[in-house]
Amino acid sequence: MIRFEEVGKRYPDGTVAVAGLSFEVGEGELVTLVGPSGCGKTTTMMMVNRLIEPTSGRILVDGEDIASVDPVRLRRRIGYVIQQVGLFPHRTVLDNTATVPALLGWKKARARARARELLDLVGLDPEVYGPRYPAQLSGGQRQRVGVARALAADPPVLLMDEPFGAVDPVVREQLQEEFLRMQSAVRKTVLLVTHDIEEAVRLGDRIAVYGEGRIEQYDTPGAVLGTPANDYVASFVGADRGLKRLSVTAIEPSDLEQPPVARLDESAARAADRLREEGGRWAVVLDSDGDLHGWIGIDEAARAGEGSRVADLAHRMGAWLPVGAPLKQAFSVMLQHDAGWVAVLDGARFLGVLTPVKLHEALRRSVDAEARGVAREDVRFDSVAEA
Ligand SMILES: Nc1ncnc2c1ncn2[C@@H]1O[C@H](COP(=O)(O)OP(=O)(O)OP(=O)(O)O)[C@@H](O)[C@H]1O
Repeated sequence: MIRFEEVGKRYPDGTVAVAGLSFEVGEGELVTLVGPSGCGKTTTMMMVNRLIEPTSGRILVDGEDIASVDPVRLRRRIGYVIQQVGLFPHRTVLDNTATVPALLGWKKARARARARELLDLVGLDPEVYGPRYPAQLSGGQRQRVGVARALAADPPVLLMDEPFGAVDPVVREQLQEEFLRMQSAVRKTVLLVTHDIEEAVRLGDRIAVYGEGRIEQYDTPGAVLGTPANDYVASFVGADRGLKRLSVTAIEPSDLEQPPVARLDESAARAADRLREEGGRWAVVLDSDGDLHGWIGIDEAARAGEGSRVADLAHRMGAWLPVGAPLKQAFSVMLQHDAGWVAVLDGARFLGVLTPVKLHEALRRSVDAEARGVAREDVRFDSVAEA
């Protein structure tokens, strides 16, 4: 969708902001550009909507060399969100949001209806916030309006320059979450600039890690954290990259162990005999549909009278996770409940349990080492001694 071919930018004073950039952003993909101040991220992004012209190479959007596209026409296809949101102070939030459709000549009623829809999408009630002026909003709300305005004309491409930079960390996290939810619905092709590695790995399908004026690594968050391409990337992503990787690695069914299982309608004593033979001390209790009900201790089941059923003794499960949840959440649940395992469900259906050993294996899987031709034993993990 967006393709950089050997793109370079030298400013008139001789500063080389970027050189030899070649990478591609797929349709519907969210790519974060991350790196220290002055490394060329903003220059890269502003070349896409031709606010800055490259001095070498070319950029294609949807297969078309943008050098030959009228900049105004190009920008209609590209939403742009910046940190200093740049809302018009004397216009209402609704009119600010409707700016681009109005410029495109939409009828007023249609533009406003669209603006209302977009405000709703970014979590602002249009009845409440639409009539307000930008000064009557919090920083986080202004950022949301900035995103709504950029999306109003439904452009396939979105450029975002530190869009959540001007708000405090709590609001920032909230905006990131909302944005991810929205992106999973609208699936824009997004280039997002940030200097914050946490934000980059949290939001990006892929990350471009910038050194000075060039990309040092372009890969998925898991791969950048798991197999940094060089020492520069390793130090940029930080010594705690192992921990960060917990946040970007999802639980997969193949990560799970199958524990002993008891059925709700079984006799407790009979279940205890069977489970003892399997060598367990506890079992997961499922109903007849295979849905999770809870758990049962085997000694407790053995002590129960003849007439007792598993259903009479089963404990409710304190916590479980949906498959696809990040490993970090699993780890957090294990710590919080002082548990050696956590149940994983697909909807209500029980899939298995994640244990610390399996969690560790899943982290190794996440670096996808074999696919990259890296021997598993060569994947560097941050050890306690290194940290
Ligand atoms: N108009 C200009 N003339 C000369 N040099 C410029 C100009 N604009 C940017 N630069 C230089 O180009 C380099 C890249 O700047 P750019 O704004 O792309 O970096 P960045 O990674 O976005 O930085 P930041 O995170 O601080 O915004 C910097 O050294 C900057 O000083």
